[in-house]
Amino acid sequence: MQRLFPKRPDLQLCESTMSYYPQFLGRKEADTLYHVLRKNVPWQQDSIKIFGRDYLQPRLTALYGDNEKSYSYSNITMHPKKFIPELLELKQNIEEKCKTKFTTCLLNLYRNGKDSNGWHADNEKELGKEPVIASISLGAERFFHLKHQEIKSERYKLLLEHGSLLVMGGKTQHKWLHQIPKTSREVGERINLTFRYIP
Ligand SMILES: O=C(O)CCC(=O)C(=O)O
Ligand SMILES: [Fe+2]
Repeated sequence: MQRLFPKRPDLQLCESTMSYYPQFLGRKEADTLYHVLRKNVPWQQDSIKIFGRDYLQPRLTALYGDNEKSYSYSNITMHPKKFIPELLELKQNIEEKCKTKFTTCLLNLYRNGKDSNGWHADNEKELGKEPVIASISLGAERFFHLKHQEIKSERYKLLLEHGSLLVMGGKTQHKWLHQIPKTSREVGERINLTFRYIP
């Protein structure tokens, strides 16, 4: 798997529009946000059904939104909580950067290297065609893997740093899969926020 070394925001993958901003948030801002979210978000661990059996998700999650629309994936339906001021401010900041609106934020808490997020695309119907998804990383650095759904040689990994912003758009969710794999390295907690538009 080839490592992406993003010198410019645009990652230049085929059939994908993706940009990476390593220091989107300043160090202090990122530290503060991490601690606020770690402490104040009602983190929950849901079960997912795989081939008819229930498994606990290997991470904790939460959902915030500015509408009442629920969000479903992997047989889980999540109901959004009202945005807290810190998340609203971040949302506005990212909307300016991406020049697009978001309604919803899905949060993930990876407690250690055993927590993960398996291969998937964020292609649920309610996200629409060619969705823009903006992803903020806080805390421990973890690798983000990408693979093209048809072209087997197209596989990459990107280290997601504390305070970074990754923006996925264009055909990314239709042509590629992504994951946060488990790691045997000693890693601390990581929080990820993905902003989405659900009309
Ligand atoms: O934790 C990450 O960086 C990715 C999260 C993700 O892909 C998702 O929640 O859909
Ligand atoms: Fe995803």
